[in-house]
Amino acid sequence: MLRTENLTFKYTQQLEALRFPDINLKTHENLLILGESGVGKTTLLHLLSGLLKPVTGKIFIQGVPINTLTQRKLDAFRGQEVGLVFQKSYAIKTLNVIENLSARLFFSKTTVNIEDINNLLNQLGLKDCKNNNINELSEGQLQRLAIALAVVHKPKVILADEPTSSLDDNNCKIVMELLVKQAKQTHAHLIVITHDHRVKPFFKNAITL
Ligand SMILES: Nc1ncnc2c1ncn2[C@@H]1O[C@H](COP(=O)(O)OP(=O)(O)OP(=O)(O)O)[C@@H](O)[C@H]1O
Repeated sequence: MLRTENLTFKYTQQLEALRFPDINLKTHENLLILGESGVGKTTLLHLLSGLLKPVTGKIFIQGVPINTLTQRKLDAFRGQEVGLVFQKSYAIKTLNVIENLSARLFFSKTTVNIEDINNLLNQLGLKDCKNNNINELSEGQLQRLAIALAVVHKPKVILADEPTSSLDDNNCKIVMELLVKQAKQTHAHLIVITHDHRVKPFFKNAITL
């Protein structure tokens, strides 16, 4: 369950606050958030992940009101329950693929058995490069590693910011199918924020900011 109420946010320099429509996702529901450049998509994603605090309003994830948590509890909650996918992979360059996944688990204080990790690498087509350094990966492999890093700790929410905008049609389809599949397998909500209308067919629920 993921729910927001009356969310607003204002950057210091802004005259008017950004206002966001309420979100109400039941178990297993995903959401597509569309909108033109500058309407506040990334800001909303940062609010949902707890990286920003709203000026007004509430965010509940699995019943937890995340904007009332102390910074320490929020950091722990985000580490364990949120998976973030950005356009570019945020893998640690000095570690190889499997070490990056281990580091992700370490920081989220989560234990996952090695079979699950191997299955994930298999599904994302990364099995053969699990010992490769990050600079040895192709763009497609980096994109899939970004997904692996976002889901390896089995978060309750997967938040993806423009995951397909730099991809051709075929890779857009591959990445979206992988995200939907991973969310389903881990019973997580998938929320994708984008201006890329090609991803619409992958969602039943969509809102436009
Ligand atoms: N750190 C910041 N300080 C001040 N204003 C900001 C900051 N970040 C974003 N903004 C402003 O807030 C508004 C929303 O920005 P945001 O990045 O959330 O939009 P977006 O819909 O994700 O845009 P894009 O699709 O171009 O990434 C914009 O007007 C932007 O200029």
